[in-house]
Amino acid sequence: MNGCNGYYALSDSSPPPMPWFGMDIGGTLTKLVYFEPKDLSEAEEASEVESVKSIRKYLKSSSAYGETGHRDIHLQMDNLIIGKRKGTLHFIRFPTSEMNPFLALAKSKGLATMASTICATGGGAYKFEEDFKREVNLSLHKFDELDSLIRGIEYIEDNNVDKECYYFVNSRDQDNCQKCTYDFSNPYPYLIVNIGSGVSILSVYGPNNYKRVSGTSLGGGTFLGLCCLLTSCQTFEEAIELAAKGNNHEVDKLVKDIYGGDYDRFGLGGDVVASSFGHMNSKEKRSKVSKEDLACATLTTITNNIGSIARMVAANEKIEKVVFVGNFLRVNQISMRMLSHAMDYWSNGQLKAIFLEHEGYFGAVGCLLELLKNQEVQHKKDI
Ligand SMILES: Nc1ncnc2c1ncn2[C@@H]1O[C@H](COP(=O)(O)OP(=O)(O)O)[C@@H](O)[C@H]1O
Ligand SMILES: CC(C)(COP(=O)(O)O)[C@@H](O)C(=O)NCCC(=O)O
Repeated sequence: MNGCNGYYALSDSSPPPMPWFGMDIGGTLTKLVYFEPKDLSEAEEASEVESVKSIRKYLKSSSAYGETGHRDIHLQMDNLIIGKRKGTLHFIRFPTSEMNPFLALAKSKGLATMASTICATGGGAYKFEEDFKREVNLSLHKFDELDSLIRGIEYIEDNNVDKECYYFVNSRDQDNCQKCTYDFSNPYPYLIVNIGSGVSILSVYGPNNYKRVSGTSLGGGTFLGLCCLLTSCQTFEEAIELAAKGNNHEVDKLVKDIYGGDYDRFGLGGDVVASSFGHMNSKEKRSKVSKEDLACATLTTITNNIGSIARMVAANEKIEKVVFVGNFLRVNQISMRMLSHAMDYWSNGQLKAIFLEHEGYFGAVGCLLELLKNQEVQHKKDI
């Protein structure tokens, strides 16, 4: 039942009013998933309020919203059943720093007048709670970001079988590197390495059975922040493009720069980075490096550090499957391939690096599922 102010109690077993959203308000990006029903009956369409129609139309009208909002059309999932309804799941993102303009836009589209319920996760669900109430009269249903992340991963994997999970073979070989489908039908136990602004590492042993084992503040936010400082680049995409053209060997000190070759006794090949940014104490070397080299070294430093922590955690936890997610991996095959190589090389082939197509959206999806949890339960009872 919808209570006063159109507030929907999650304990209700009737479906929540449309539109259905899940939102993950992260340290850098806000991820919004929107479920568009495709099975509306004529009666439902006729009774739909104008503001709901207007929001649907607006969201579908374009793949860019204002200067900074984007819909990732390539990730869209059609013919999905959620909460007993059939429809399309849309994936939208914008910088969290643009939350105020987003709320103003939502208000202009009539969100404040709707009997809508928004489930939200991520730190911003707490930080912006008051703003949502004040600007669009919405009370957020808040969910834990790591619970939502796992719920989202498992739901998307189940509903995008043979398309969601992949790994790389010949990850170091530019010409022969291949992306291959990974069969994740028997997942447990696995490690999740969520590379967002910072990094959280979770061991997952079964449905509803996980623990956060580690984390590091040196994450995607660090890469972007340092890259902006060192190269004056303006965007993540630009930082990745620069890195793709650079060479970290001009910046990092390698084992062969110290040993003249391999350090055989402990299996350290000459090309292994011995000291990240280790050449940059030399004035002469500093004068020769390019923006591209600095971006490449920054990406290599952050990626290898995350890989190294993930490997140690996996060994401690005795887990072999390491699933890397988070928007740091967006348009960033360089890091995915580095992580693949690092997992394989440093574990003598024991560890497998796995990646997921919907890389940064799982928290938002998990959150949307929470909104419809009672429907799912009800649905199962009905069957
Ligand atoms: N368009 C983008 N703008 C800013 N950062 C981006 C973008 N695309 C990818 N990233 C990377 O993704 C990271 C954020 O990842 P995400 O999983 O969304 O984390 P969070 O929940 O902390 O916002 C950024 O720190 C950056 O490294
Ligand atoms: C605090 C966070 C969970 C927030 O998540 P994020 O917005 O970065 O995705 C994450 O940044 C994190 O785990 N940081 C690392 C903290 C640490 O273990 O050192």
